[in-house]
Amino acid sequence: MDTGQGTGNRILVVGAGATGGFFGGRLAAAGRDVTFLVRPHRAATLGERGLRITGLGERTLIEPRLIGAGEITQPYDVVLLSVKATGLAQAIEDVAPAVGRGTSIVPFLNGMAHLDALNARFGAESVLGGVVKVATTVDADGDVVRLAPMAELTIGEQHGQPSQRLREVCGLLSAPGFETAVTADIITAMWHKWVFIVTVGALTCLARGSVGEIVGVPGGARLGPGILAEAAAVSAAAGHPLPAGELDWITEMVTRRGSDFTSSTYRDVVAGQSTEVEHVFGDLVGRARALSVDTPLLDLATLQLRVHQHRTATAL
Ligand SMILES: NC(=O)C1=CN([C@@H]2O[C@H](COP(=O)(O)OP(=O)(O)OC[C@H]3O[C@@H](n4cnc5c(N)ncnc54)[C@H](OP(=O)(O)O)[C@@H]3O)[C@@H](O)[C@H]2O)C=CC1
Ligand SMILES: CC(C)(CO)C(=O)C(=O)O
Repeated sequence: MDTGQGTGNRILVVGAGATGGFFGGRLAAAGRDVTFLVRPHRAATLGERGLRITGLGERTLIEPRLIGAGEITQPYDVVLLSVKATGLAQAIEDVAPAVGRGTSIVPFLNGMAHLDALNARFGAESVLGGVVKVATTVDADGDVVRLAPMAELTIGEQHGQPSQRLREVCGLLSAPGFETAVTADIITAMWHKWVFIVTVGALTCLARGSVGEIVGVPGGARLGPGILAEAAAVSAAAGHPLPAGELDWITEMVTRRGSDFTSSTYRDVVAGQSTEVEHVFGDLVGRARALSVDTPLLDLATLQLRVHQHRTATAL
């Protein structure tokens, strides 16, 4: 595998939504051999409008190469798995024909449990760990919209050892418009991203507002650090303590006065959409129980999101 285009460099992006559309679009724009595995209604939108990345002054248009489940005839070299946790089981079945002996799967999902599902289905040697730091969404027209400038992809071997294929995958996944990095401890990186996501998700969902709205009322500034302490305690008990600098950074994010920062979970709740409650919140509080860590605030947030999930499911 080298980093040019052609045989040995075929990338399949599963899902062309907020993250897959962004990173896959960037890679396609850089001339990489990118195909998007999409379902019929997304294929129709992309076929009509193309893949557009907007926001922060950007107007990128790509003519994406699309494929449907059932049309995959040979393995790809790298599979970027960018579905939400609620679509994971189906996506695993749909993408299976694309996974051969030399395929590396890079999951974009928040949380941890997807690694177990992917390892069980494809073997741990096929699955890299992945952390994406980006803030993107899909608007009513189907365009990928950037909400904040950060754009980073970090990958690593689950076993933590350096490898030639990790370097090659990193090269293949490097393109202008985002940073790509490798780490020797992707499991810890995934845990720490998880702590951040549940903290901002629980804060904004429990208090129903942006960070600035929450810290602007009496008592509001204590909630974020309280939630962070619980999530960080679970991560530490699982063997992944957060360094002081990372705790300080998250604390600053959840206590910044005037901040309009929210979370994708809160935006989904407000829009009446389903969330990744079990994968992102339920799994963490389940692990907290198993590790004998008390998480009353996270339990409450999880309960609230479960009620929302039940309501959206029964409203269908
Ligand atoms: N958005 C963000 O800023 C960030 C998201 N993440 C995480 O990344 C993961 C993906 O999130 P995000 O990209 O936002 O989600 P989106 O819902 O925007 O995109 C997921 C896409 O996957 C598609 N999909 C689902 N199942 C299949 C399937 N079987 N075959 C083909 N396509 C499928 C969906 O298509 P369809 O339209 O057909 O349903 C949808 O377009 C989540 O775990 C999220 O938590 C992490 C960091 C930042
Ligand atoms: C906070 C953010 C935008 C960062 O990745 C995110 O992924 C989320 O809110 O779920």
